[in-house]
Amino acid sequence: MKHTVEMVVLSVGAFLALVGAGLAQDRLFGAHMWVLFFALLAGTLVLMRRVDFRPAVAGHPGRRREYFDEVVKYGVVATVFWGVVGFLVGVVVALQLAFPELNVEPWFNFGRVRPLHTSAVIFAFGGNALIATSFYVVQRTSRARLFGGDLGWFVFWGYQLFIVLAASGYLLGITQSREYAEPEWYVDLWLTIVWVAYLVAFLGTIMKRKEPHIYVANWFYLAFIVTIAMLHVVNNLAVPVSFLGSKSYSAFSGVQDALTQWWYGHNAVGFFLTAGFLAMMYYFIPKQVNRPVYSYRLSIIHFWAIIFMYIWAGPHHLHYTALPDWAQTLGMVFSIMLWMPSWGGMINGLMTLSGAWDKIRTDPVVRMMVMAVAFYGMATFEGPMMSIKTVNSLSHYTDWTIGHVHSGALGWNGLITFGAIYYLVPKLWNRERLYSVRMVNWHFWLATLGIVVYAAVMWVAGIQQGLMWREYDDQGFLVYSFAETVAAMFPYYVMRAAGGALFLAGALLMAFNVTMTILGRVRDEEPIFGAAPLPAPAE
Ligand code: HEM
Ligand code: HEM
Ligand SMILES: [Cu+2]
Repeated sequence: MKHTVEMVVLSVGAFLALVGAGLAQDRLFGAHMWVLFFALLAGTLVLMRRVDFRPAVAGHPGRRREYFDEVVKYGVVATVFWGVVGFLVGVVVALQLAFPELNVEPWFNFGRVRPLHTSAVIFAFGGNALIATSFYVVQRTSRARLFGGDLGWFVFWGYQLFIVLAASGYLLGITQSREYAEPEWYVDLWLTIVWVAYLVAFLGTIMKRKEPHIYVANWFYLAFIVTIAMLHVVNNLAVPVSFLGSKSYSAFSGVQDALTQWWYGHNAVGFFLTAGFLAMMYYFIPKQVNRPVYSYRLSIIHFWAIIFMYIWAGPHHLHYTALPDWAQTLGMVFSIMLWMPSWGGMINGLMTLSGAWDKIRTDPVVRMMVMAVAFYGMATFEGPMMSIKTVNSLSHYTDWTIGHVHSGALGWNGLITFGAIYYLVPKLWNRERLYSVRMVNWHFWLATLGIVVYAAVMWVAGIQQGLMWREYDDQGFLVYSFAETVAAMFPYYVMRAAGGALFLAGALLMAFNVTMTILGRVRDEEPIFGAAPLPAPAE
């Protein structure tokens, strides 16, 4: 049998999960072990029936087989799938804030669904996009097959299992209450194993490269993988109450705990949502516009500057807290300095279009990528501004922060990923072109409009909120009760949900377009405006 070892490992795992469920020290751990048991059982059954999910290699056999692309295909499909799920849950939490009746107790209350949203979009959508594109890019730019053979499959499936355990845990009510690191100790341990395998596969490929040079995209991917490993391990240092229970206690306490959390949280932005996605920018923009990177020197300089500065900026999340004042100021100073290397990246991305600016008009995929870089520039201008203590005293705790998050997340991470997906799908499945280019154009406008609505509404909401909280009357009393400031947000929350729905609609269109392309269909359509061939001259 083909998958004997895998089957044995999975079924032993399923058995252990069952034992865990039986001996569980608390109800939640028991429930979670049942989830794990059924997930592993399903995996075993699939293998037993020997349904080979790996699609046959199509096209030019000799050349294509050099690279391990099946796992990249799975990653692309997973990215689209989790993207739609994560955006949908985003719209749900947005509606829950506007209409509290939508909080379905206990499993679907806001407190549980919100981390479901943040993990689904960052780790499931973003993480799958990063793993898939890094596997694709490192093989091409190293001219070597992915290191470790089936290790790539372990990374992919192991990561999906992490996502399922994290998501089901939140809904059950298991959390260690660290933002963006909510899963409990045993899920963290599992992710550590998967992440080390990821590092080995990636680094191994670089080591056996046939290309002497290490392309800059790989620098960014490697910084992302290594730094996330470090952040994840330190931030999650904890002592479990029982090895058969879900609860653990953090190794840190008090303000140290807060600082560790925001050292992690901020650098998750810096290395997951920034470095990793810059790697995507550095490969896919030059590819899509067919131009070399604008300045290789700039890419190296801003790489080291970003790496060095991001790691110190975490305290800007803890302004006016018990954190020592000097540490807050340090965080602020490094944040302001970060503006420059961030814009270095933006300039490098945009200027790669030199000599090909017309492609913004004629190629909606390029337009998407350029808009992504523009939003990156916007979010990395807004961030340093918000890190200034006087600005933060107004913006902190308000929806302004949420607007900042989503102009980065939707605008930068979302659009650059969509661009990479539109580039990859025809290549991976050997199709001449996408099913529909006009739908990409629609996706672009729906997504852009959605982001603009989301961000603009949150600016107005956030500033109003901040101003209402600090409004005193001439007697020195607060003018508004907190409940009044909550009620004032209602129209904004409805509009934000509408913006999110537009963004989601665009993603659904992408899912359809990608599916049809994979199925080998080509839509009979007029070229998009501007790309139309010039009328033939009269003879
Ligand atoms: C349809 C699109 C989306 C909608 C409607 C949406 C909606 C929301 C809502 C309502 C919240 C909670 C805000 C609050 O607690 O006041 C939130 C939080 C968050 N979302 Fe989204 N979201 C969307 C897409 C995304 C994407 C694509 C990402 C990342 C790649 C993302 C990352 C986050 C993060 C990091 C937070 C937590 C922010 C914080 O704690 O400051 N979201 N989102
Ligand atoms: C130079 C770059 C950046 C700087 C200096 C920066 C700075 C900041 C500051 C000052 C806050 C508000 C902290 C608070 O008041 O609580 C913040 C929040 C946040 N930013 Fe940025 N930002 C930058 C870029 C980005 C980008 C590109 C993204 C997304 C892709 C992003 C995602 C976030 C998230 C998720 C939060 C909310 C964290 C939370 O409270 O849960 N940032 N950032
Ligand atoms: Cu930060």
